[in-house]
Amino acid sequence: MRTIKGIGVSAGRVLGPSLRMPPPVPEPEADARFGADSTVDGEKARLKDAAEEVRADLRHRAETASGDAKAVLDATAMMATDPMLLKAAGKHINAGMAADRAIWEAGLEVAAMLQSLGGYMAERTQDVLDVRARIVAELDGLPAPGIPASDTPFILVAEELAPADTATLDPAKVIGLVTSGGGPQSHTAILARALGLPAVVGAPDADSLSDGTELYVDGATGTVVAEPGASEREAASKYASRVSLPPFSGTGTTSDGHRVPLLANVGSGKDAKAAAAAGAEGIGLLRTEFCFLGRDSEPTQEEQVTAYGAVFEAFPGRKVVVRTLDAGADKPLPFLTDATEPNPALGVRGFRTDRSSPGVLGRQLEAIAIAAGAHEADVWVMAPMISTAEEAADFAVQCTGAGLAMPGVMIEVPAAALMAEAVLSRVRFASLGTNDLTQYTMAADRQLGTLATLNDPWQPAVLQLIGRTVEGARAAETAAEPGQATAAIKNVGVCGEAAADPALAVVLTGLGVNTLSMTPRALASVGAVLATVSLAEAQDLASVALSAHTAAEARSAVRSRLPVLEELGL
Ligand SMILES: C=C(OP(=O)(O)O)C(=O)O
Ligand SMILES: [Mg+2]
Repeated sequence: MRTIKGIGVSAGRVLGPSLRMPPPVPEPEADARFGADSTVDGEKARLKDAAEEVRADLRHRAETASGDAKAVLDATAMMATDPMLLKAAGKHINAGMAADRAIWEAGLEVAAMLQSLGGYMAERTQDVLDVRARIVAELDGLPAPGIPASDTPFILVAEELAPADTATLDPAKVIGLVTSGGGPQSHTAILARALGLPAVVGAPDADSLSDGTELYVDGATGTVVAEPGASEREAASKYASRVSLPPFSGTGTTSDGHRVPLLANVGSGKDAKAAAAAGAEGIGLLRTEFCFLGRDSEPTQEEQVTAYGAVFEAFPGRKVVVRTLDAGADKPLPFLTDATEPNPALGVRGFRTDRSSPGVLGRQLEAIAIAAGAHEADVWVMAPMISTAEEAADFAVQCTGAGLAMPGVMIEVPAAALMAEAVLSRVRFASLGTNDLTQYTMAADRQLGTLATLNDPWQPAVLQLIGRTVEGARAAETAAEPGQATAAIKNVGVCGEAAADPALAVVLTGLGVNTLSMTPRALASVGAVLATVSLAEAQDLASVALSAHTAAEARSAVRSRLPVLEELGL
């Protein structure tokens, strides 16, 4: 028995054999030529065989997969023997290039061509690059890249998952995740929460785990045990037979009726439909850059109107908060951001790109207004990475110019939290982006697994800034319209990953946050836990968390006062 510690990012306790994610396939030598022992025809035959092998393997995996993973595997299988791809590689082989390098070059050419066609074709770019890596692996006798294939369920062990791995992760096969890298805001963590998979990230010792080792994963405490004993087995079986959570009722409230609307974070119309089906009361964060990731040119007005309209359509009469393009750092958009910046997280990102690329924001606001006009949703608009009251005012003016009546800002820079009263006096609402607020408060890159313990929204410094933002908003309410009988409420929401942690959601409610927005998967657990505490109890728990000296103390002090978490296996 060996215990490995990491950071629990998605609750649940499971047992299963480990299977490692293979390393990325290395690029074949640039000048690789086939030797005297091969011929043009021989090399082409080798390539054809490898491509057919890859196709058969993907087909087999598609047969046993489900949902999105199945569709992606089917599409990729077809791409493996695509005549255009093999023909392009054949041309390089005619010139003496070795098969592995030839398919590498051909994949790049076909991907660039698809990209230039835009639309559906451009979306296939990733499939071509994936298939190219698989064929190279087959030719060079390397393990196939991506999520490993297995006929039986396993716990996936990796350094970190990339967004592209999401598509082929089949939750019927992968029952838990352990990564040596990544933090609470990493792609692995976000994916695990979206799929409801127990997950531990930032566990450096996981790199030493070999395939087939039996593992116990506790995604709430961040514990991984290799060759577990009786107590772990009992904990896992207790978890497996836990009371299952009822679906979210569609109304977020404390036990004494204090309303906290529970909203969803989405990146597309498809996500929005799923969020509506999960009972979300609206959308608290539409990450518009997710509609256009990988694009190297600005989307047209028509493309934007269609993308946003698809989200509005899912929530007639409900609130939908659209965030304007948040390009930069972890979400590069080649048409807006400068890839050569030495320190992109502190660079020209989010609202700041309005200075470097004027016009893009204005055109986006116009597209949002047109889409809003065509649907019934109650559309609010917010800008990311606002640091000052001037920036907030500038954004509000641009929104008004576009006919958008509800301008707001994301509070994710400590300066904006500290100056919340001034910032909120310029706009109608704020949404706390706790992922970035934590990274900037703790000066810890959210993408670095080695800094994961700093990058924790339970850090009391982050909680203090959240409290300060709420106070600033309340002060801005009374300052804004002194002559009015009732001040216009300045809604303060949270749309970072913190809102998806049921214990932290209670603390945020106690701190005075008005709405919580999260991955739809978390609605049921957050809704269930919130419904067991009164507002006064939530306020008490908020003071417990605020007075802790460390993140670990804050988390465990609050968790120990919420026994419902244990009962629900959270
Ligand atoms: C919600 C947030 O935005 P993103 O994760 O897209 O940066 C955040 O920073 O908390
Ligand atoms: Mg952010």
